[in-house]
Amino acid sequence: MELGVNIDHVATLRQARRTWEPDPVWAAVEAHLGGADGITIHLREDRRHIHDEDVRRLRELTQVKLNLEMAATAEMVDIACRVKPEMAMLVPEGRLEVTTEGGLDILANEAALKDRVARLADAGIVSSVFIDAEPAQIEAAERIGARVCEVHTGPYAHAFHAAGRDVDAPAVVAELRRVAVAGEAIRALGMRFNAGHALNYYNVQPIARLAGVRELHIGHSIVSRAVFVGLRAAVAEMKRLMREAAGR
Ligand SMILES: CC(=O)[C@@H](O)[C@H](O)COP(=O)(O)O
Ligand SMILES: NCC(=O)COP(=O)(O)O
Repeated sequence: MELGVNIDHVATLRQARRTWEPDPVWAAVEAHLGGADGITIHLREDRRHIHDEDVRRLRELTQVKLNLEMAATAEMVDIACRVKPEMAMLVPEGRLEVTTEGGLDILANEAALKDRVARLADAGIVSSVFIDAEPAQIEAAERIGARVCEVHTGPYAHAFHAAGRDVDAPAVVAELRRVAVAGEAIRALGMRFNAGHALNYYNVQPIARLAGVRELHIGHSIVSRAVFVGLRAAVAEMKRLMREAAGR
């Protein structure tokens, strides 16, 4: 199981002063040295953290896989086709949201999304979609040609912390089961099962134990811990927890 480290919030800190530090490229290198298998960045339409120049420099200077999260717009697909990340993940975006609030509604926009995925595939980019753990969205993901589904783990994470980190609480068991069932459906349709959003050092292991999960994308929690222990150590600790959960 791989870890994609989302470094958006290194850029958030830089943008707090609109300066040049901390540099997301340095963060990507530190994450790589800590054991990250990939780097994830979300180029938001409002450019609130990661900027176009970061994407270009990360593509040029880092040696691990790049996963570019982006709104499913023609403009963003153009950027992805120029930069050529290994993977592009289509996410819903709201200007007023603090972070991504839910999965992509593929059913509501199937024809346009199919076209975006086809353009990415023509450029040699694997398409991923960020979706809620809902069977109809998974089936729609397969129809539009997505090769990967990242299941939104926010509801599970919220339930986990609302229950005082009690993994046996009924709401937690139910949310975890929804992610597991979604993972089975994704795999049954021949797609790659990834998961992410609001995962942290306390809630990651039940997700990392799910059958067939291939990548976890984790950002805010790792960058938060890095403030105190350094990014290399923060990434290494997350990898250790994931390996322990997977029994390796
Ligand atoms: C799609 C997802 O769950 C997160 O990667 C999120 O989109 C990151 O964006 P922010 O860093 O702006 O919250
Ligand atoms: N796609 C999820 C991601 O990249 C990281 O989300 P978060 O850990 O910052 O909530």
